[in-house]
Amino acid sequence: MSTEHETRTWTREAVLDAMRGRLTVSCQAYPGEPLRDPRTTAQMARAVVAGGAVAVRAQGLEDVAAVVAAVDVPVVGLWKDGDGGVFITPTLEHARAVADAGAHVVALDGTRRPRPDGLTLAETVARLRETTDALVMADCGSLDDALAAQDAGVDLLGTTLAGYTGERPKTEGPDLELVDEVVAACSLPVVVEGRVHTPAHAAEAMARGAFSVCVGTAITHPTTITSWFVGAVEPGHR
Ligand SMILES: CC(=O)N[C@H](C=O)[C@@H](O)[C@H](O)[C@H](O)COP(=O)(O)O
Repeated sequence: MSTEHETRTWTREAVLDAMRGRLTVSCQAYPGEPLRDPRTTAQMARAVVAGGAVAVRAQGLEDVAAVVAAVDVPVVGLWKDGDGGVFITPTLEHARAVADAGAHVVALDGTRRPRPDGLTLAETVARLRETTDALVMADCGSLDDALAAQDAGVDLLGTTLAGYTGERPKTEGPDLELVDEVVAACSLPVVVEGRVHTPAHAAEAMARGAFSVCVGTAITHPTTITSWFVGAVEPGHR
């Protein structure tokens, strides 16, 4: 895809300034899905930026590069490998590749679980910083994850994995109890992400001290949104 804007250099401070107090949107389609195409992801990114998103989160190296080329906002990149255990940018190699694809923020697994390459999160962050200025966002599943990730030297904490690691219940909306705990105990910016399904959820997250709110499914995953409506129209539908 051709670059449709002047490629801008985002300093770390400019990325944080852009995200502070505003909406990030995650544009992801999953393997085998009809919208799974980097060009489609880039178009989706342009659509959400037109609606006011100030940062875009994207998954996969091709999608990250396509989104960086398509929009003039910071891109939070990740590389999902597998779907169980540590799968969000699980190793240093994955993280370096995401940064090389142009991500301004590298989102990675920020849990305390062993990483497939045997590095600690602190080692991963330190070695990543040797080759990139990209910010590092730790996708956490609990308060203990967030505290450990903060000690490991990341720049941003995300509640992304709350409800997906066994440490927290999978709440109907965002895990606001965890948001309260992390905001109270940590000094780093907290991105509230995961099951933010309504504008009211997003407002509540901001009221509780979120640095930014990241919405994925409710804005960019029409298959799931459709299923919500199908469930309402046909209550017995499975
Ligand atoms: C747990 C996991 O794999 N989360 C992923 C992380 O990138 C995505 O599948 C989510 O869509 C994203 O976090 C946004 O959350 P929601 O789609 O709930 O608004």
